[in-house]
Amino acid sequence: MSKEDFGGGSLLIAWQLKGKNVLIIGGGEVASQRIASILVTDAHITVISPIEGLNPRTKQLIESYAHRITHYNRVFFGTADFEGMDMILTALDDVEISRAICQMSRAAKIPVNAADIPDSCDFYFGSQIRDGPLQIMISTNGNGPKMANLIRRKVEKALTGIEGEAIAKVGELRERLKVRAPGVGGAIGKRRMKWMTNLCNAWTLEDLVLLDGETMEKLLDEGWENDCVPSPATLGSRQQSSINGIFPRWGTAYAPTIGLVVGVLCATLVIISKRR
Ligand SMILES: C[C@@]1(CC(=O)O)c2cc3[nH]c(cc4nc(cc5[nH]c(cc(n2)[C@H]1CCC(=O)O)[C@@](C)(CC(=O)O)[C@@H]5CCC(=O)O)C(CC(=O)O)=C4CCC(=O)O)c(CCC(=O)O)c3CC(=O)O
Ligand SMILES: NC(=O)C1=CN([C@@H]2O[C@H](COP(=O)(O)OP(=O)(O)OC[C@H]3O[C@@H](n4cnc5c(N)ncnc54)[C@H](O)[C@@H]3O)[C@@H](O)[C@H]2O)C=CC1
Repeated sequence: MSKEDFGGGSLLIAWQLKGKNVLIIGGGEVASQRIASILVTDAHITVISPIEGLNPRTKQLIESYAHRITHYNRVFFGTADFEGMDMILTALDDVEISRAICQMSRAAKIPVNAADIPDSCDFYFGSQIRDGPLQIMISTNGNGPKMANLIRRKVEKALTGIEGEAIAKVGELRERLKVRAPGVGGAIGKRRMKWMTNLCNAWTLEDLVLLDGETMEKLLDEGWENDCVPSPATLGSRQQSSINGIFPRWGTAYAPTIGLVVGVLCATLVIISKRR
């Protein structure tokens, strides 16, 4: 990044909303997308909208997640509705009410997003790719939402589909490592970070996906304790790096199918040669 690149952007962060309260004012199509995005975070959702204004997906989400979504069948009353809220989203077909809500939210110091007024938003939503713990957001910073949607499709095609699973395994391994070598910061923190970095550099996604609890402990015994990163092949039967070497991207997914096809071909050749 050159010096001239600073400025004109927005902060991309993974906002932790678990246990927080999010108010959504409006219950139409955009609100249904907001509800889905917020449900992922384990926040509690309050939706304010007259029932006749709810679109079918919003209705279905409110019914299916009744324990996590409180719906008030009425219009927005005013700042009394902000009580206890940590975030406010408007998805209204009335820009004047939306603008007024933004002003009230700002006065109450609660972050606000208005679907119809980019200039009044404290933050924007983006096009999302989710695969377990992997979260990718594409943002055009308000310039072209449809372009964000199109670029998301391109990025989706570039992924193998096993990144999320591999990251989840790395997460589990990091937890086990912290149990074995506890402590925050200092020399232990440095050593943990170096070891994890070396492991992630050396192992493929396919290698990581194959890790189970037992192999993780073995990896820590042989790797962490001896300050080295063993190759997957040395760690036991589930780590079949030879398959991954031949089919690095689809080894785990297609290896059984490829084995079956090769087997059937061989059997056919044997039958044909016997008939002759
Ligand atoms: C500023 C922002 C505020 C915010 O919503 O946070 C905003 C604002 C507005 N969007 C409008 C229109 C459309 N929005 C979409 C779609 C999405 N919009 C999303 C985000 C954002 N939209 C934020 C900026 C994000 C960024 O810049 O990257 C996405 C990425 C995420 C999401 O909404 O969750 C989601 C795609 C998700 C996906 O597919 O993955 C489509 C396409 C479609 O529906 O298929 C259209 C029609 C085509 C078009 O206009 O491009 C209008 C009306 C404009 C008008 O009246 O002319 C406004 C208001 C305005 O711009 O004035
Ligand atoms: N940011 C984005 O990605 C997009 C934004 N938009 C904009 O978002 C806005 C909402 O779009 P849609 O959801 O499609 O509209 P919609 O017409 O489907 O929904 C509007 C909702 O607002 C509710 N409502 C109206 N007045 C209310 C009040 N005083 N209190 C509580 N609820 C009230 C209605 O009951 C209804 O549920 C529009 O202004 C549109 O231009 C549209 C597409 C994408």
